[in-house]
Amino acid sequence: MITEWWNGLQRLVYDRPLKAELLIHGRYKIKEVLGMGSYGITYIAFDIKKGDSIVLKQLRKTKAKTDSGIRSFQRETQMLKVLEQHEHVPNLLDEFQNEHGFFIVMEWVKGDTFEDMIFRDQKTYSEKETIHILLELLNIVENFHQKGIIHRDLRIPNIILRDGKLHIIDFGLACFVTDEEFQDLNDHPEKLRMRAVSVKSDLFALGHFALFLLYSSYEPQSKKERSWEEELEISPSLKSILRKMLQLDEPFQSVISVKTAITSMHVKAKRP
Ligand SMILES: Nc1ncnc2c1ncn2[C@@H]1O[C@H](COP(=O)(O)OP(=O)(O)OP(=O)(O)O)[C@@H](O)[C@H]1O
Repeated sequence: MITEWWNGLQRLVYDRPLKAELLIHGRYKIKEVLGMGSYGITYIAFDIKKGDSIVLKQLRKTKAKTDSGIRSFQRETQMLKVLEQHEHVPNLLDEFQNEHGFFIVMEWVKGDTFEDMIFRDQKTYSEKETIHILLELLNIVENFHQKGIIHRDLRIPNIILRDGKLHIIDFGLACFVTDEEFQDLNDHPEKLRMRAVSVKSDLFALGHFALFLLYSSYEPQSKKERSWEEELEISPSLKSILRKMLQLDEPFQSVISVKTAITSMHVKAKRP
């Protein structure tokens, strides 16, 4: 309890965001705070050398003192380097360290996250639209997996739509499928499903992502809470695919097997 209080106080004192208009590294002028995550503070800044707006991510000072904090930042940088020039991932533009700590500079994907679209804009998605988006995401994630990368944080705030094209951000928890040290078998089973160093974690997360989309058009008929399978009016074949993605039934072992299941579902739907 005292430790929590002390950590909270430390964050308040040391993790205050940098002020707007401050020039960092001789070229990045802070414009506004985009978000304050568990490890970093993210800003929109203006690169006066290139004349372009960029995203600047600063490792929280309290996290810069911890191995896990530094590792998360290094991991994000490393993954962005491996995925350099990927059309669905922001480009890493710079990395540096100064009196304010560790920074990475990346392309600003100026679009809307699915969290914005569902909760702020109240956008709704049908089953057909959900499947279409899911398939596009599966193609992107399949490419990460081919490079040996597991994202481990494919949530609605980390998927951005810009000019009709999907982008995936936040590689702070990503790791290589061979990185056994990231596997904490003592984690709670629920956390393990999302964070295990396995392609199944990304499929689990995408299953959840699909549920968010499907729930956007759900209107409760009664106050009684039921399971998603009872509440959502979706086809039995999509239900069965989601059950496998969510590891409620024998899980899919690869993106390709999910894609095959979805494609055969379309074929079935087309038959009279
Ligand atoms: N390259 C980017 N382009 C556009 N927006 C971005 C980019 N990177 C991050 N953001 C946005 O900045 C905000 C902060 O993101 P960030 O990933 O740093 O932390 P978080 O998601 O708030 O927290 P956590 O790291 O704990 O998940 C989010 O709203 C995210 O959508």
